[in-house]
Amino acid sequence: MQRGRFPLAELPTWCMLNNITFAGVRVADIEGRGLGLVAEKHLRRENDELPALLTIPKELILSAATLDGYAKESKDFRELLDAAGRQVENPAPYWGDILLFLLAQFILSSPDYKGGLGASTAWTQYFKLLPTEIPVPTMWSESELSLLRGTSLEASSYEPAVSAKLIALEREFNRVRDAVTQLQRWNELVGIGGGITLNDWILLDAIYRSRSLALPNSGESMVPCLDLVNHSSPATAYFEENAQDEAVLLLTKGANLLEREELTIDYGHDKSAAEMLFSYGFIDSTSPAKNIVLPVESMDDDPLAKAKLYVFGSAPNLKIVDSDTGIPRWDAPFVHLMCLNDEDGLCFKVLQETDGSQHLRMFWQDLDVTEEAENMEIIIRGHKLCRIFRLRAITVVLGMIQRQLEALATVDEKVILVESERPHIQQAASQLKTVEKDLFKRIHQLLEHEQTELFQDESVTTYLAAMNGTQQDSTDDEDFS
Ligand SMILES: C[S@@+](CC[C@H](N)C(=O)[O-])C[C@H]1O[C@@H](n2cnc3c(N)ncnc32)[C@H](O)[C@@H]1O
Repeated sequence: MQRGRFPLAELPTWCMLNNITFAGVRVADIEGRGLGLVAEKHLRRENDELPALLTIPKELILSAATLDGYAKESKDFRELLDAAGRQVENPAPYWGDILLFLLAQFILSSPDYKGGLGASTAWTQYFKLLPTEIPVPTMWSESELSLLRGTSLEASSYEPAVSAKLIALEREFNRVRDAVTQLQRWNELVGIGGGITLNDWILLDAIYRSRSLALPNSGESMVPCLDLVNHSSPATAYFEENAQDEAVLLLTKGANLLEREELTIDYGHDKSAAEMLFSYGFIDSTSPAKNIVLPVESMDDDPLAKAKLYVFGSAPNLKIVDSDTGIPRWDAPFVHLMCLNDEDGLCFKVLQETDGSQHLRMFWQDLDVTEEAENMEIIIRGHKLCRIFRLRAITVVLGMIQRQLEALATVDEKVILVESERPHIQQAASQLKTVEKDLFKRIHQLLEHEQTELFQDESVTTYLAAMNGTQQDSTDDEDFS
């Protein structure tokens, strides 16, 4: 289906009709960033008295609450929502519903649409202004995605974040398509002009992911015109909701902008490079936040793996966080649990309650630690083998980092093969690799150092000697390599 077009020159009239006010700022093309907001005159804020630069009425804010309002007003949209919506729980309960709302705007604003649905909303026109290309990885080509190999976004030996997202989007799209077949009118509409495709659905997801922001009262929302403000950290402006529940853009205290200078907000200075790339399609090279999150896989040969995962309760991961001192730290609660076995004193029992219900409980040295699965690192500290446990955990993490570094090195050699790809995508992927490789290398060095020290520890050498003694004829030695 063809996208409708909304020339930028018509935006001021649309804003006037919808009570959106601009004060001292205007929308402009910004080199390399699409549209953005610039100062129309010298703007400076030294005290609290500057009026809002941009004010958007609350009824235009696309949030969970206003979505319900649209569903009440429009019988057609309610029908679509009842059949295909309100089922997606991740990452927000109404994420899928918002995509359905955007899908309805896509259809209503398309030149292929010849009427038949009720009145359009203010969003129908605004939707046509939204970009058709968003540089987030879910919209990259296969060969562009290969540039991410070895990074936390496309970790080769684990479930890759981008592929997992694409699989979820395809599943969701198929579910929506099936649900819509029951609705004669919508079914016809999603089929007009070549129909709505999976790529359209991926675009709608990218639009919302890259343009939604967290408002203090309305929560995760998309706000017309406020979603035109680009990012920098530190930023020159910030947003909030005023006493009338309008969304407003305000100049940051101390900000001093010359005419035509761009206004920016901070999309989240604590977001990692991978998160920025995943959500917005670029990496802020000045951002101080440097951290990496990798999924942790249990050991294939661990008979207790399932029970450990069940009691742990959430998806296990390894988080590496940089610090101002340049010495990164790591945190992987599940790794400490996965390195304990029954011969160390870990066991699982199914307890039956008086009402007949059964619960899996985890015991460490006969103590019920089911609720402490996240804190095993602390719980095992006093144990006489705690250094052995630490050595096992470090060896697991070192192995993970080693694999990432190897994958990153292979990718480096392959980069030449995809020179034909879009330069800004290549640059973003290369930025991610540089940030992550540097952090991986530094944490690897620290862990190797700690591993060497542990190997020299008396309790460790005694333990290993005893192990080797008892298992001399076995090939089953504890492997710390
Ligand atoms: C909320 S929108 C901002 C408006 C957008 N530029 C437009 O044309 O509609 C977020 C998108 O703007 C772009 N963007 C924002 N800040 C940027 C920056 N500092 N560097 C590069 N691109 C940026 C990215 O494409 C991002 O996905």
